[in-house]
Amino acid sequence: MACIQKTLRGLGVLRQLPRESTVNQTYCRYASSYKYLQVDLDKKTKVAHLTLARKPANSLNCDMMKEIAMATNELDQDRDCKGIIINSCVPNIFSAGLDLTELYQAKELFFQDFWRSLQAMFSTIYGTKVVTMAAIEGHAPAAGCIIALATDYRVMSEGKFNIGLNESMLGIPMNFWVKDAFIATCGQREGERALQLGQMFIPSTALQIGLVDEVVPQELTLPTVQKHMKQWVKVPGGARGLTKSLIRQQAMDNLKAKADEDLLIMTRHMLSQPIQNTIGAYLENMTKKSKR
Ligand SMILES: CC/C=C\C/C=C\C/C=C\C/C=C/C(=O)SCCNC(=O)CCNC(=O)[C@H](O)C(C)(C)COP(=O)(O)OP(=O)(O)OC[C@H]1O[C@@H](n2cnc3c(N)ncnc32)[C@H](O)[C@@H]1OP(=O)(O)O
Repeated sequence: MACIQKTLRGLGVLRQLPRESTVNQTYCRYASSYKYLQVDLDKKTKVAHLTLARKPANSLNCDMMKEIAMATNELDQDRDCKGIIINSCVPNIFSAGLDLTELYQAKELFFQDFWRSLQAMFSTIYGTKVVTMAAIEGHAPAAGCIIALATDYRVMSEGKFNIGLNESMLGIPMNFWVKDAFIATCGQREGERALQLGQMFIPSTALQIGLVDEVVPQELTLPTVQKHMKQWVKVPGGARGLTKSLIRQQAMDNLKAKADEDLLIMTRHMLSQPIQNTIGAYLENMTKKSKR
């Protein structure tokens, strides 16, 4: 939609996006366009599957976030698309969040591109008028949770999985638009508690606090999302889309207006030595853990 493109351009990202909408795209075009995603649009049901496909953990590097924003934007403009289901092809992991290897010892210019790509990924999913749903078949920490929060409906698998925003446990303060999205979904009280504590939730607790809408056995996760999607796309798109915009526009406007400020603050925090040390130690632990 023009509104998303305006916001993205305002954010100074996705300059490579075409200005004009590209209609009549085919299955093939989507399927072959991306390195870290599989995108399949079923023109009959008008539902697309955007599958995160960056093994081993779908950690979000800068290019992958750009791809997610681009694919969502393309689908948003495609008259044959009414709904997008985001899922993962990595067993038991929806997304491990931001790629910490790219954040560690990042140069300032690179970090700026990285952060703008995160802002763009979020605002493109959050701002699309198309119905969006997440099939969370495994862990969804931090930015993995942020992707899910940007959608309209979330179904998570039962199991020993975690979802939540653990940033404060990493020694990093929350930023405003992630906080706003969490509070819009779970409410002020849960936000105050969960975000200060950097809490991660098992699926049943995530359901209790409203972070996800449904918890089902893993093999039923995608079919359940597909069932809901079928219902949602039956609602007249114009009215539903405008209603969604009405609800989300304020948050979109805030992000657009304060994107540069967010970038400045996050650059200062993230590239500071204490936070770099924390990320370094965290990475070392992960490497040790996976060698065990
Ligand atoms: C940094 C915070 C920034 C800002 C905060 C401010 C504002 C908020 C805005 C954005 C916030 C977003 C922040 C983030 O997303 S930070 C990343 C947070 N992610 C995590 O803490 C999760 C880390 N990973 C895990 O806990 C586990 O990997 C997981 C539970 C997902 C899966 O466990 P499993 O045992 O199945 O696999 P592993 O052996 O642990 O991992 C496989 C493989 O993948 C590598 N890996 C995992 N996560 C990451 C990652 N986030 N970045 C890079 N690489 C990752 C892991 O090292 C293994 O690699 P290998 O040894 O090569 O097999």
